[in-house]
Amino acid sequence: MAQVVAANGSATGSPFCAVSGKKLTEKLKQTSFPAKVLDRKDRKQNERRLHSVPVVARKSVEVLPVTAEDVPKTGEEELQQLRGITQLVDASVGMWSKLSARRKTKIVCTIGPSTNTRDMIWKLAEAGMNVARLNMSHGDHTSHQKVIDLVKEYNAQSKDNVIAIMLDTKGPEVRSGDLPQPITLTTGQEFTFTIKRGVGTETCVSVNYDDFVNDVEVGDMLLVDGGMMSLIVKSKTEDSVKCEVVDGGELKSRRHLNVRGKSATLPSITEKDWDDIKFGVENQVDFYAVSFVKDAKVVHELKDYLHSCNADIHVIVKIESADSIPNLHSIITASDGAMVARGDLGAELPIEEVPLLQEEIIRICRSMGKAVIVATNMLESMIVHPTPTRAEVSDIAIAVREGADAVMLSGETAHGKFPLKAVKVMHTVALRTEATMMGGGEKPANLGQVFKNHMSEMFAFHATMMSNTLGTSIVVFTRTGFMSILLSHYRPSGTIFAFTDDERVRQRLALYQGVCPIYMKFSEDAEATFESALSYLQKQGMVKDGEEVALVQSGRQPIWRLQSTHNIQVRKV
Ligand SMILES: Nc1ncnc2c1ncn2[C@@H]1O[C@H](COP(=O)(O)OP(=O)(O)O)[C@@H](O)[C@H]1O
Ligand SMILES: C=C(OP(=O)(O)O)C(=O)O
Repeated sequence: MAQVVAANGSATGSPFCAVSGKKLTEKLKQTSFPAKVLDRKDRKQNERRLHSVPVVARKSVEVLPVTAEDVPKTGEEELQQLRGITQLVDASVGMWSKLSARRKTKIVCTIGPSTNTRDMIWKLAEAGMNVARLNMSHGDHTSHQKVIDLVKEYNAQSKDNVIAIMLDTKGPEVRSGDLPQPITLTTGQEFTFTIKRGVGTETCVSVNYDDFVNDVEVGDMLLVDGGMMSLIVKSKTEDSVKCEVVDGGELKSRRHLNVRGKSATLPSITEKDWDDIKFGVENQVDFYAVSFVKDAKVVHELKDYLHSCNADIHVIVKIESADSIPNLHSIITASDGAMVARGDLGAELPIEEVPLLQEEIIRICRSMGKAVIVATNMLESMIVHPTPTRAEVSDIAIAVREGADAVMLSGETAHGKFPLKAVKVMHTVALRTEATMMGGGEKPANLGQVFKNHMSEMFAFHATMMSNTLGTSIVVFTRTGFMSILLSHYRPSGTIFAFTDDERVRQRLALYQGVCPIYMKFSEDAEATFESALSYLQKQGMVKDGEEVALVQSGRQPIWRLQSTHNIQVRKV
């Protein structure tokens, strides 16, 4: 039987619909999370401003592309500004005292030479990294193992913060070979790509893919490094492709090669990928990001493999290949989420298609209740500069507004000069943007419709409506993560405090928009479990004395198995 119960202090209080009149008005005025960020004077005034001029800059939260860590000699004034932001937070303790914990949109950081030390992993985590990404196109198992161990060490010692691990497969990508030093390609010059190994001269370089010569045709446009350079194919031999440089530039080692409008005729999961996937299983990573997925078949193949080795790892498909576009629906249906991999996507397809596809992929994922990540070039200029371009700031804001679960940093954190600053900028821009998205932003038109025949989905939908109306956060108990992921997709305004008794579920939930995962042992007794959850939230300053929370007891695997009831309660702490 399903029921909606409201409790005031105890489980038997007045029904939530009784909250009306003056009390309801007060509740609606209460500061929900976005208002906490904005609230300096009168919340109502702020709200009015939000409706009339949504993009007015406010003093209370500023974009502060500054961290003391990236530049040791950061001026005292800048540090004061940073402290100012922290002071906006009330009496919370631990990670919750940091605004980074309250941001809803999550941040994925690619770990590389700039960040693969203990010190930097800790600093990234404290600055706001939610997911550590290992790109298997670079490094080896020894170097990736070291990073995995460090992230796990951080998770084990951090009681109130958790970082998920994402292993990104190399896939059938085509790259130029190693060069002793970068070479300059000049517009109009002749340049050759060869399938012979180990060539790296001023006029010819190896390609890592034997069928390259068969896949390209005279007249094809080759894009190097995501389009930084381009060359037109003039002629072919058995082992070489002769080109003329159209747009020149500096060619470094192991750069991406794409043929405009074409995907390589290679399987999406190569032998190397299978080897890396096994490495991921052994290390119990949380997510695979699978490169160059072209159809759903490969996702099923990977899922079957994971099932056969009893590995609970979620599969994020990278949408980056021209061939994937006609199959978007079936690919995303088969997966646990998608990444808009704009680098290769913008090389295989005309670049002007990228923002449209980004919007479409986010829309599809959100309507299906799947996670979605926007990736590549988000703060590209910060690889070498300490501040972002205004266009980059807008790009982050757009991804947040479109409803992405996460935004991703690649070279910025892997080999950039200012990895911590990049995370801070991403965090601040996301947080600032979220503050203007009252009610969690735009909802996909069919949300709440697709799932309406399922009890859990119904509860997620109504718990969201209820918590939005009352201005409360949501507390959910989950063994598999299912119910909190479901709630996340309804994008409630308040934080989703997801209590789980499984460390791996806690780690995985770090990717999902608005979810704050918390580990807790469950008691056999529902009431005792509720009490200890609320007491934890209170101790951490996550909820205040007298504040109300919406408490959800539902899901495919209810934690109190003897009870078949589903509950939404409103409780006063
Ligand atoms: N594990 C690693 N080891 C060495 N360098 C790395 C590593 N991960 C990333 N990088 C560097 O950071 C750059 C940007 O990362 P990313 O966007 O993930 O790679 P790419 O676009 O080359 O697939 C890479 O081109 C590479 O130079
Ligand atoms: C994320 C991407 O993939 P990778 O960094 O592995 O090339 C991309 O192409 O945008």
